[in-house]
Amino acid sequence: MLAISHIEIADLYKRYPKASGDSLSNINLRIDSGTKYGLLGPNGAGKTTLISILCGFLEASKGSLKYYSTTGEEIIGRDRKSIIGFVPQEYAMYDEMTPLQNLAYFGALYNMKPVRIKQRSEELLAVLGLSEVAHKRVRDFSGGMKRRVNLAIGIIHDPVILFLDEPTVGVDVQSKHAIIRFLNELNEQGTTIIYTSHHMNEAQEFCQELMLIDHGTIVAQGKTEELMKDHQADDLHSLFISLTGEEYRN
Ligand SMILES: Nc1ncnc2c1ncn2[C@@H]1O[C@H](COP(=O)(O)OP(=O)(O)OP(=O)(O)O)[C@@H](O)[C@H]1O
Repeated sequence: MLAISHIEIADLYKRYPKASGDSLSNINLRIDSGTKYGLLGPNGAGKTTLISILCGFLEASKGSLKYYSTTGEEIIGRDRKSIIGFVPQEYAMYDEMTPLQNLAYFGALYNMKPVRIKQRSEELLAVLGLSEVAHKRVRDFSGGMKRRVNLAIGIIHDPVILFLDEPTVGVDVQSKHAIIRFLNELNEQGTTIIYTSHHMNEAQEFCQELMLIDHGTIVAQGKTEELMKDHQADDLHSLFISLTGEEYRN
């Protein structure tokens, strides 16, 4: 398995086809391996766009994205793909299949051996509290259960870097707690975690570092504690409001 040192974005811009303006502009960012990193901002700020570029699902219009190994080489192509896991905001699973069948399907897409898929699926379903429903159709699951299946699918191949777009949206306190605890455990085992969230309490507790974006540009970035101190904010919620304002975003 490749050991990564950091991810670097330089002078990055994104304009969607036919759009009149940039959805991201002048983004510079470095994320060191092992970090729990938050991409935060109001609706429409550009979080999903940025996370999609970081994962390689979306091309930037300008600028660079580079992954570096601990030996200083750039990680590209298939090597890069194999170390990345992505948990999207939408449920990315087959409703008519069970969690085990979904995991078998997505594991096969990563060329995992069936024996390994089975072992890993059982481990993940157990730790995410889904063993009892492993053979039930996902269609009938609650939002919290679907979120946990979504998470298991995103990490079936044991990625070194995990991207999550709002992993705790629309779930109850128990599922939220289980997801965050699990992400913390993954991070303690060495996984770099990059996530977006609208939950400021959760992000304050979870993220060691963060970037706050608004209207596609960086408003603040750095270590969570230091940012709050520098801006004399009691918590992340106050920092967020003081830097992004109170007006509604559509
Ligand atoms: N496929 C697309 N085509 C054109 N414009 C897009 C597309 N996807 C996003 N945008 C625009 O880019 C900007 C950033 O959107 P993005 O979804 O990245 O924001 P976000 O911070 O993830 O928002 P939210 O918190 O609501 O999920 C918005 O103005 C949005 O309308």
